Amino acid sequence: MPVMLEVSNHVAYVTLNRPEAMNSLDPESTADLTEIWARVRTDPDIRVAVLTGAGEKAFCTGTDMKKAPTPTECMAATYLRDGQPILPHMKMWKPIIAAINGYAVGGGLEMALACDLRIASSNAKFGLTEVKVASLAGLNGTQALPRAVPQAVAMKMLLTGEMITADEALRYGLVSDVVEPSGLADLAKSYAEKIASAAPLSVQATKQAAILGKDMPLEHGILYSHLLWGVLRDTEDRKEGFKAFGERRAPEFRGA
Ligand SMILES: CC(C)(COP(=O)(O)OP(=O)(O)OC[C@H]1O[C@@H](n2cnc3c(N)ncnc32)[C@H](O)[C@@H]1OP(=O)(O)O)[C@@H](O)C(=O)NCCC(=O)NCCSC(=O)/C(=C/c1ccccc1)CC(=O)O
Repeated sequence: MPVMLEVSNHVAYVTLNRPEAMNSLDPESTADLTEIWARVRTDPDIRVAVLTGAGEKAFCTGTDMKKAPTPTECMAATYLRDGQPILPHMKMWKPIIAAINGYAVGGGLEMALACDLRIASSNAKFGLTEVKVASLAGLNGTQALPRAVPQAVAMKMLLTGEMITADEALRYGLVSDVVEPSGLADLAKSYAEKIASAAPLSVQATKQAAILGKDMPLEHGILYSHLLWGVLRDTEDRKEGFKAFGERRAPEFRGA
């Protein structure tokens, strides 16, 4: 399978599985990912996802340039039907954690930028190198990178195609944690399990408030987040959370 999915304890583990090609995205991988993200978004048993790459060298190096299919229709038809090929499928209120285990290049870094948490192994490298292959970081890279790291760093990366190291990524805030390669999967699992043990509607509302609020004037963001708080106030899970606290036991959340 070009992409593997395992679901355990409310966590979907999504692994790009073409290590021989640096987990680059061939048409089969893209089709698998489309199905997998649809499942993650709609399966009530899944509360959070972890995206990583198989092997120790690469998270994902973007489009498989050796297998990129020849277009069969004009760009207008594709664009107006699908928009971006992968990232819309990652748009959901359930959190996605990128566990970046090596090169995150081109579309690979762009997928990581679409995730909510980014953690990396110490051997990871990050780049939007599309200018070197006569393309453009068209999966949001030109928009997301300058919003994720300082403008001067983003422009250097975008215009020169130069990569940065895991330590630099940590310094610029592109990732939250850098660990030895052997510790990455465990760290991803521990963050995912913490998120999965929290109230699912609360987690999703919090992501929505943070993501949508970022592009609102502060006053609007505050009002919007208060409305979301009100939406959660009447949930069964909130009653259960408060009750369990009083009874000194772990809450049992149902997403209701
Ligand atoms: C990452 C590297 C610097 C690693 O170099 P290294 O020397 O360590 O390893 P290699 O020998 O180069 O790689 C091993 C093996 O993997 C194959 N490989 C690696 N990456 C790719 C790839 N992207 N496509 C196909 N094959 C790949 C490599 O050929 C080797 O195979 P072998 O010869 O052994 O059979 C280095 O690998 C590197 O620079 N890779 C390319 C990174 C890159 O340029 N990525 C950008 C691709 S373009 C893109 O992602 C786009 C996304 C997009 C935008 C908009 C809409 C949709 C998609 C743009 C686009 O598609 O136009």
